[in-house]
Amino acid sequence: MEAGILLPPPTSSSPLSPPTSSVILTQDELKKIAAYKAVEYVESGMVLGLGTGSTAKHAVDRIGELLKQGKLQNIVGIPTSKMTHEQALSLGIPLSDLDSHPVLDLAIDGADEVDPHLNLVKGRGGSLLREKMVEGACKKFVCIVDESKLVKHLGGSGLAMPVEIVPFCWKFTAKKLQDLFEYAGCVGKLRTYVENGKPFVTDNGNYIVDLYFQKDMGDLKAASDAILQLPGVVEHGMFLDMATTVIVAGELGITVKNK
Ligand SMILES: O=C(CO)[C@H](O)[C@H](O)COP(=O)(O)O
Repeated sequence: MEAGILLPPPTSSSPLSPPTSSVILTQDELKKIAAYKAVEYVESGMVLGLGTGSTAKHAVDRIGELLKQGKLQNIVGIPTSKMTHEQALSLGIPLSDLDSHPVLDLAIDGADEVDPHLNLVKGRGGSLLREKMVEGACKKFVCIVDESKLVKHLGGSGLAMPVEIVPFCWKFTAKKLQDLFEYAGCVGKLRTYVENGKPFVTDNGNYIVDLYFQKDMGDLKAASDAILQLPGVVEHGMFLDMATTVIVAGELGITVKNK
């Protein structure tokens, strides 16, 4: 089900006030519009999954703001990364974890790719494991993106599909991953820090191999199963059938896609 809503651009006074002239919105403004729309789904008393990344950051900021204004009360946040944990703490959002709250009402998070069936690629920010754990425990998962994230099929952006692996013999695991998708022209690269070329280390102490596809990987469930069967793999960034709603902000408006 899909609903199109006319999109007013954000201003400093109101993120959703009407346009005064034709304005080209930046990608970050679109992310903020999607994030603010998603926060409309939040109700007092909810246990919330707090996503990671530049889009989710806007949502967490907004939740903090509404709490401060007293417009939301008794929220408990479960962060999906150390970075979001820090952000939420600084905003005074009460925090907990999956051990204490194994069932969440709602999660709001960004994505790197969204396909027409609302399957996602996530984890270019490196937090895919915690995101998958938290969002998998939610009754509703609202994904927020700008329109640049829409793809015909996962991997179709030509950008990274991340896989979290253990550091032990990472080259062995990276080669196995690449070989799995030889038919799709897959190249696997260890993610490194730009500053020093050292391996990027996740919040869980693991490495990430980014897979780049030249062709459609085909059956996503089969691809997911094959990746997860490899020893050394912890989790991958395909979120299949997990998002219940995707909010897409584009130049022409907000589109809300529901499962
Ligand atoms: O999965 C993620 C982090 O692991 C992010 O949600 C994803 O990378 C999108 O990021 P951004 O909102 O900055 O574009």
